[in-house]
Amino acid sequence: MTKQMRLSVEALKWTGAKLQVLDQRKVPEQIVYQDFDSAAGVSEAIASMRVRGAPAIGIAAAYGVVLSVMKHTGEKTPDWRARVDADIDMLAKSRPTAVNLFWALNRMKAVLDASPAEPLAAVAAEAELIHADDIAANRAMGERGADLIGGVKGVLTHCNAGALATGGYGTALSVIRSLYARQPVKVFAGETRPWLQGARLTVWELSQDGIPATLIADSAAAWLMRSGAIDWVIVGADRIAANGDAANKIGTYALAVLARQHGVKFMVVAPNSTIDWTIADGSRIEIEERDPAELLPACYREQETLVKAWNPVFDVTPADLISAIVTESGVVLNPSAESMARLKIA
Ligand SMILES: CSC[C@H]1O[C@H](OP(=O)(O)O)[C@H](O)[C@@H]1O
Repeated sequence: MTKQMRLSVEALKWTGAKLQVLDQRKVPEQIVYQDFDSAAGVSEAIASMRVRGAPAIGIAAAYGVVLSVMKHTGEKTPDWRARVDADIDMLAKSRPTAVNLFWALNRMKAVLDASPAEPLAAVAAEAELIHADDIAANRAMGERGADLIGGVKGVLTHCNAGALATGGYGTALSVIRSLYARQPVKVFAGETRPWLQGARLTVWELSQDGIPATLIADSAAAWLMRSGAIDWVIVGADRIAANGDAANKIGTYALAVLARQHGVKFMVVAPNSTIDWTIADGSRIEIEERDPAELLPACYREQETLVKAWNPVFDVTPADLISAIVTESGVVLNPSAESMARLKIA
């Protein structure tokens, strides 16, 4: 029987009138929640990566729509729906890769299109449902993933696909939580340059649950695999195409190539809301490029220099390098368009 672990820190808290966002740019040195009471504020919180992680971005955007409806219906403007739609368009522009953002906004639009008598109550209920469903999905994925790989000796994860990237429990980290509750397992986490989600968020988040983790430099992954210390790489995803190609944090594709070379298996853990059935393969996934200043050392930022930086923050791992895709409704081994289609039916 696995014990359900409760994370002491959550990425998002909804008060009924405001969205409290843990500023993940400051974790772990500071645990600071900022209150947001407007769609514009939530959009900025997503764009600036105060809140990050595909499911968490979708949940935050859903609450951003609630704040928009609260404002515009509260002002009793006849064109409140047009103003809310403008806020939805703004939220949709906050980050391009995580499909959960668009999936959540479409669900909120569908509620409004149903012309509920009480639009604010209806969107608030939908946002809270999206949030609660995400946590339930993560718990289910954790158990499914742990069932699949029980008995492993070591795993490596990348970036942060934990409670801090979701409504709670995490995706990849939910599998690690469920696994650790059943058996000893050595957990390694890559630092994940340049934003350091692994070094700042994952190892800290796991330590809050009493789960030891060993941090490695991103460049040490191949040598770790060669040592034989790990059996699986376990990662999250931001957008999965219909054939199983998966977009995730930059560096994931390299880990998949290295894993294949070393006979290490590769697991992607993501809720159904991360699957984009409208695209046949990963070639259509927009890869966000962020400010080169996030990568460049200060000395190159503060003066004219020939030194530039290229800062794509996601890459796409082809399905044929993925051993298993774990969702709340099922596990797809050796993903392909045909095997993924079973998830659509489920
Ligand atoms: C559970 S999805 C987490 C996913 O999001 C991260 O990207 P970012 O920190 O830039 O939002 C990374 O790709 C994680 O795997």
